[in-house]
Amino acid sequence: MSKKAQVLLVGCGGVGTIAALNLETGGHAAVTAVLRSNYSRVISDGFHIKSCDHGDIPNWKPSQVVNTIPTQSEVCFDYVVITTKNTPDHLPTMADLIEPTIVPGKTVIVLIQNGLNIERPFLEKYPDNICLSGVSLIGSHETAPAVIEHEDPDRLIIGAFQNPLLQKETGDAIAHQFVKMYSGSGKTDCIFTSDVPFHRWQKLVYNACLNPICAITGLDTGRIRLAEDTVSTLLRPAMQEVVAAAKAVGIILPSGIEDRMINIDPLTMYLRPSMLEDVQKGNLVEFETLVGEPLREGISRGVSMPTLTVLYHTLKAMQWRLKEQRGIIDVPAKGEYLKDGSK
Ligand SMILES: NC(=O)C1=CN([C@@H]2O[C@H](COP(=O)(O)OP(=O)(O)OC[C@H]3O[C@@H](n4cnc5c(N)ncnc54)[C@H](OP(=O)(O)O)[C@@H]3O)[C@@H](O)[C@H]2O)C=CC1
Ligand SMILES: CC(C)(CO)C(=O)C(=O)O
Repeated sequence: MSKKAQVLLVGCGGVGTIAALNLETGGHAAVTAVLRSNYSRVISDGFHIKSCDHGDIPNWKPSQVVNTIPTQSEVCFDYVVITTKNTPDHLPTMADLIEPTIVPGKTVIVLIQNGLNIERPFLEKYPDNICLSGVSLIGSHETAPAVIEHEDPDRLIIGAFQNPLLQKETGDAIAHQFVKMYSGSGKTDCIFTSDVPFHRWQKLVYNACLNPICAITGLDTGRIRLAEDTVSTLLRPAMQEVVAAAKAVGIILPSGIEDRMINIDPLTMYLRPSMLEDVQKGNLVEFETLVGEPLREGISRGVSMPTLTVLYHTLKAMQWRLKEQRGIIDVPAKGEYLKDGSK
């Protein structure tokens, strides 16, 4: 890796900014970051990063900061790294947005996002491109525009999503290159996996259950553990349903995984999952990829998933509320006649 790889990174929030920092400080990559709401703040003052891995860094900027996706005739990127929230129920999709920059059969697409089946829209649209999976175990949030508070160390598991048109070895080799590039700074723990589905399902035991329960109740993970019988009546049953769905798909998760995930962070860290942050910021939530997809996988194979079903439909209603708040959907005014003539 002599010449720096050109990386386009879309979504500089909690996860994306630390990913950009790791890639830049590693010395093997030059990052062009596509920003949206924090663009003008970053252009003037840079990011203020408070990181448990990197320390306190005021005024930090990646190599380039832009506010639109560049076209492939402007710059030819080796990698497009996506670290946005994943909300396929809100168009346009990210697979459509990155089209101007993708060179068929060349650009490597890297999804550092939670959830299941997230690669499908990319493999459908770019069948000849390698798509990498990044399962991130970080705790990092944008607490004010361009202020990143990173309190739980960055651990990233990289592998290639299975692409039926490409050899597994080709994807694995590119995944190894990405691990080397991401780990260059020595300040992060980034490892390769040849078993992407296992790691995605294992992380879902946490994300499909704790993220929605915290988002719906407004409680952090420590308070969920303190609150009466919430773990035994809600959290553990939901986790058991995810483990059963994984088994139906052919993935055997380690026994005791539910307890490991419940206790994965110290209780008094009072960790706030990303979905809780989103609801409190009025952002849309990732309910389809975190809850909807594992639910559909399980239900279609005959697994009984009553807890996850209720969580899913509650989140769906919350998403509708969030869309109304953001002006994404129109709601008839009070007393207004509806199209069918009723009020
Ligand atoms: N935060 C965490 O600790 C963890 C998060 N994850 C996962 O990582 C992924 C990223 O999460 P997180 O970092 O928390 O997300 P954030 O909400 O902190 O950041 C997402 C960023 O993407 C930007 N964005 C969204 N759409 C676009 C677009 N079209 N163009 C440019 N920028 C865009 C947002 O901008 P804007 O401000 O304009 O909306 C925001 O800056 C998610 O899948 C999450 O589940 C995984 C592990 C831990
Ligand atoms: C589990 C956790 C908290 C960090 O890895 C996460 O994935 C999230 O906040 O969505």
